[in-house]
Amino acid sequence: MGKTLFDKLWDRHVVAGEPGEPQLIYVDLQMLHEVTSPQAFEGLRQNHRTVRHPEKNFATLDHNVPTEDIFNIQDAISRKQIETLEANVKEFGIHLCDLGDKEQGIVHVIGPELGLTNPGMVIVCGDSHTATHGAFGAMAFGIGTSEVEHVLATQTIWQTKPKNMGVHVHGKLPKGVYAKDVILGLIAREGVAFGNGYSVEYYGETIEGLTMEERMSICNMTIEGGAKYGCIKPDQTTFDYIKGRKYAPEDYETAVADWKMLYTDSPDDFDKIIDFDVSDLAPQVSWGTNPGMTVGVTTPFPEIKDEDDRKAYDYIGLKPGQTAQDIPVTYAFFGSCTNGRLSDLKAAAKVMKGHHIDPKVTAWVVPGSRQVKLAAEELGLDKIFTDAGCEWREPGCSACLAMNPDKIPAGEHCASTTNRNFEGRQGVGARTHLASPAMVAYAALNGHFIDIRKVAES
Ligand SMILES: CC(C)[C@H](C(=O)O)[C@@H](O)C(=O)O
Ligand code: SF4
Repeated sequence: MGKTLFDKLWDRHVVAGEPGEPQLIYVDLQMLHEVTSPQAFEGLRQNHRTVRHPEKNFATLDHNVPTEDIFNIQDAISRKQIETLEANVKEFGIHLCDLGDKEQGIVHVIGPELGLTNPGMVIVCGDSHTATHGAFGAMAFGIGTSEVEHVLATQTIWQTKPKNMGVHVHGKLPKGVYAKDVILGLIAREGVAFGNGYSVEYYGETIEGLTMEERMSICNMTIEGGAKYGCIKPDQTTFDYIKGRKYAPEDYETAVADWKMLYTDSPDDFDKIIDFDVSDLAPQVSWGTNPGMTVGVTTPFPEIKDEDDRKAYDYIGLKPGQTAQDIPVTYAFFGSCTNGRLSDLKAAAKVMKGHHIDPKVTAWVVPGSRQVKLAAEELGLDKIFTDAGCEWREPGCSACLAMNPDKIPAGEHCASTTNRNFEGRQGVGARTHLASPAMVAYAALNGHFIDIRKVAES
């Protein structure tokens, strides 16, 4: 019996404990943000403990950051969380990408962007979308605040090893269909719990042909399918992405030689395999209140099967039999750790160029990090967006979860490049429809979703 990529990552990091029981795992990098760290630092103080390896912890501000004027934090709770992290990192000697810093941004955007995220690492963060970093062949997972404290104090964490699942993704992506549609389509078909108890590895020709940013979008949403670990085998695309980044390993060649050992020996080593052919996949749009409530853009919304469906339809104000083209879109949101990277903004800008959004639509473009923002401005994307009638904002999580002032009003339908469409996620009563950046861009122009396979160039 060989080993999967995940087995190899696990075995490299076990410090103590027996197989089959919780084992103590060494953590190479902990990322921190202002929402899930305050009690962890407070716990350290109360127990008179220090941070074991401050240099293996890296903090940023993202969830609460205002995107119009980032220094003008109106909300008292937001301000408290931000100031608390600023004080904590000072006290414990941890690096922080502070408001306005050129490296500040969403935690899962800046890790890869700065070269902190490398293959072979164990990366944790008090945030459920940490599997994003698994796109590099890392074991990356979200943890709770008490675990954040444990990692700060010991640089280790207790974990029970999950089973291994392989998701074999093959076929050529049709025109107008993107990585976001792959993960939405997979969750729509398999449900929001298919990954419970598993670590998921995405593999196959489709995955191999994706850029790192596309791979990140897929791993990012693994948690929406019930698994907290998602990963992809590192390859030349991965190595090229990391090269030259600020925190990339100094001895890059030695690192690459080691990273090349990180692969699944044989698909037979997975406990379970899911086959996903994308050659007929349609652009996806969520109609309901969890990411599994998603259909192809021309597919009628499903009949009501249970109480969950009934509640979802009540909340979202739509009916079975309608399609995404019937959704009256009045807000569009471009951003988040799923689709707030440069390639995502490029895809949206390509659609917007020379056009104007529907007069009923308010559109916010929120880059995932300041580096993304600056790179986009260098390409003139900001101008394309503002000429099209969108608002160009400061980097942060923003309307992905509406902890800052960017909230969608009750009853309004928002076409969104984010990852969660839960009740109230983008504001009390707000109705979220998840889709790819190109789909959201066309929805903003038209005031409803359209079948972009008919108009997209690639
Ligand atoms: C605030 C944070 C704990 C949360 C998460 O864990 O994912 C947030 O990032 C989200 O996307 O809902
Ligand atoms: S962008 Fe959204 S999903 Fe990502 S960390 Fe922020 S709130 Fe969570």
